[in-house]
Formats: sequence, C-alpha cells, structure tokens
Amino acid sequence: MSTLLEVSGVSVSFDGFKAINNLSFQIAERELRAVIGPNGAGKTTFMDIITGKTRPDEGRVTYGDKGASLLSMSESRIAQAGVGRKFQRPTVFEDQSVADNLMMALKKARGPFSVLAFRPDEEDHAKIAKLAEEIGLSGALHRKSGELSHGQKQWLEIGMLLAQEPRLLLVDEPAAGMTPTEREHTTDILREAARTRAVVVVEHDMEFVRRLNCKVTVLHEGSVLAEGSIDYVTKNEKVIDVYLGR
Ligand SMILES: Nc1ncnc2c1ncn2[C@@H]1O[C@H](COP(=O)(O)OP(=O)(O)OP(=O)(O)O)[C@@H](O)[C@H]1O
Repeated sequence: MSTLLEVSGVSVSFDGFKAINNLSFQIAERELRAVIGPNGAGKTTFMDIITGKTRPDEGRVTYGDKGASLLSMSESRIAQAGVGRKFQRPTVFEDQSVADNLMMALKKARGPFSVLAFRPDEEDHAKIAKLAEEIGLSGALHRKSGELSHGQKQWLEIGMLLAQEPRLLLVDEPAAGMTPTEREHTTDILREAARTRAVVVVEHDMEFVRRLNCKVTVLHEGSVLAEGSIDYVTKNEKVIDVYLGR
C-alpha cells in the first residue's frame, strides 16, 4: 500500500520544552493505526501538527499522492484535502435528529459555496441511511441527538466525519466514557472505516487497542519509542519501563 502521510524529523518546542522531538511517522492508505503513550507523551501535539493547528519548528509533513507539504497549508485547507479529526468530546447538534446531523455533515462536505443551494435528493437520503447503518444508529435516525448515550453521540460524530469522506481520519480517545459494549462496537466501526481510508486512533485503553488489531505506535517524550503489534509493544522492555515509570 502506498504511503498517505509521512512525518519526518518533526520537532516542536513550547517555551523551550520539546513536546515533539525529531518524530518520524508514516501511515499508508487504508491503514488502521493506534497511537498510545503515557500522559504528556505528545499525542495531542502530534495530531495538532497533522491538522495544521500547531506548526513544527523543524521537519517535514507530506500527504497524498503528490506528497504535498501540509506545513504550507491552512487548517481549513488540510481539512479540505481530506484530513478529518474527531476530538474526545462529541460535538453534535443536540437539538437536531441523528438524520439531520448526518445531513448537515453531508452538506458541509459539498463545500462552502453549496451550503445555501443544498437540497438533499434521494441519493443523499440513501447515503444518510447507509452511514447510520455503518455507525449502528439506523434505529435512532429520527431521535434527537441530545437523547443519545455518550457512546452513541461519539458514533454519530464519527458518522458525520465519514459523511465528509476523509482520506485520513484522526480519532482522539474514543473509548473514554464508553461502556464495554459501546467500546466493542466502536472498534468495529473504526475497523470498518479503515477499509476505505486511513485511520489513526489515539487511545489509552489497551483492551480497546488490542481489539483494533492493528500496528501500534508508542510515543514517549515526543518521539516514537516502539512500533509493532500490540503483543510486540507490550512486551517491549523500553515500553514496559516507561509505563511502570522506571
Ligand atoms: N500549548 C502548550 N504550551 C506549553 N506546553 C504544552 C502545550 N501543549 C502541550 N504542551 C506540553 O507538551 C507535552 C506534550 O503534550 P500533549 O498534550 O501533546 O501530550 P499527550 O500525550 O496528548 O498527553 P495526554 O495523554 O495527557 O493528553 C506535555 O508536557 C504538555 O504539557
């Protein structure tokens, strides 16, 4: 599979403190990847760099078939180029139905100039129904989003991002606050999503990461400490030392 995103030798300092230190990372098209690491390892800053929220002091970040530099693009341009991000707290329109939230996301995906002219047709409604099925909310299409459980709201937000057809989806700690059953369903959604796009999941919950069944990148002090299967990284001496605080 060809490389979709390549981060090379990236560093970022905040007030002289190196939050990201010569970090290199690659993800291929349609790859599912988990990123783990202790508090302060640099996971959020890493995602902020990819989405253009934080600019590195040095290094390169290239994306897509032509290896375009994300560092010269604005945050909105990066989003338009197909990089979607789901933050930890779901941000759905609580007074709108599940279907309306998904339709709004579809509208947004058509670009800023089509918003006023957007009239959903049959195909759009079919798309919404398919998305709802993908996120396990077919039975809740006409419920107000505010009435959904925390997990269901997370799924809805993932669905809203999928409506925009990202090529790279970044997901921040999806398991937080979910019941075990909701977590299981979330891993299914993410694994399914990665059949048609690359997905990077930042997560603390190791059981969740194990269920994702994908390559794992361990960050520590702003660099990659280890990379491999969950069994490989959890048996890695350096990783064990870091997690045990040795
Ligand atoms: N804007 C900022 N100003 C100063 N220091 C910052 C800033 N953003 C992050 N840091 C520091 O950079 C380091 C990495 O932070 P980051 O939030 O990326 O880690 P993290 O792995 O996401 O942690 P957590 O798991 O706790 O969310 C931390 O030491 C943090 O205090």
